[in-house]
Amino acid sequence: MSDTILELKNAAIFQKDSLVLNEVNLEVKKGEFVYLIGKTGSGKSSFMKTLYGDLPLREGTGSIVDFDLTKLREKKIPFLRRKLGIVFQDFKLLPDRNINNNLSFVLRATGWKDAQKMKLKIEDVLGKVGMKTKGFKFPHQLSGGEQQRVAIARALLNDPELILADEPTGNLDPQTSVEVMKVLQEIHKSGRTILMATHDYALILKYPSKTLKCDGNKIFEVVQRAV
Ligand SMILES: Nc1ncnc2c1ncn2[C@@H]1O[C@H](COP(=O)(O)OP(=O)(O)OP(=O)(O)O)[C@@H](O)[C@H]1O
Repeated sequence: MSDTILELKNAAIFQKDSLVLNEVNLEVKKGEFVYLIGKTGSGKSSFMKTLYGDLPLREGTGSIVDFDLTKLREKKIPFLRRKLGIVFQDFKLLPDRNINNNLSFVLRATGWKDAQKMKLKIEDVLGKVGMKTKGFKFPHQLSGGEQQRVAIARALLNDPELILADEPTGNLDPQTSVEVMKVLQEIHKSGRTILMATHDYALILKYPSKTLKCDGNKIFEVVQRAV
């Protein structure tokens, strides 16, 4: 089995008729932690959206967790998303139910039926993000950092092959950002592959890793200088 999780060749990404990124060639291998950086409007979110099937790939080729992005039909998108863990800047927890029920909602929606297995899985993922005792709380009873940890737990529910995190620390203060980043680092150390879009250069310096940059309609790898 190939250890390539994501590969794009000569891909172009559009928002409506405007070209956002062109000649995108990149590969992410199993077990890597990759940052995606770039100024506001440079195309990070458009790139992420293409990867989880929210924007069609109209030019070039692309494969992600064994799905062909050029042939991705609407009805296949839920199956792609089950193999991805997606984390957003604004957490996207359901406000009308507690954390346990936020997580069981996702499990049921993705085909889980056995109540005991669901309970164990929820305990497992909440444990991984240090939130095991908070399952009874509602989202509004948690801090931003805690909500993001729950969102990361939710992303882990179906053992994703790749975690896509789009500015996961964008709404958090610097100290909370480091705490959330530590959780992502732990998850990475346990063998997961992570692609994280970020503006937060302080985090990149603290946790250096392979870095791709969006600039001038291109994506290229940048070499980090030691500080
Ligand atoms: N829904 C949309 N319709 C049309 N154009 C869009 C849409 N979303 C984004 N764009 C345009 O696509 C370009 C890239 O935007 P994108 O959101 O991907 O950038 P970004 O790097 O993620 O920015 P930020 O860091 O602010 O989130 C911008 O010029 C933006 O105006």
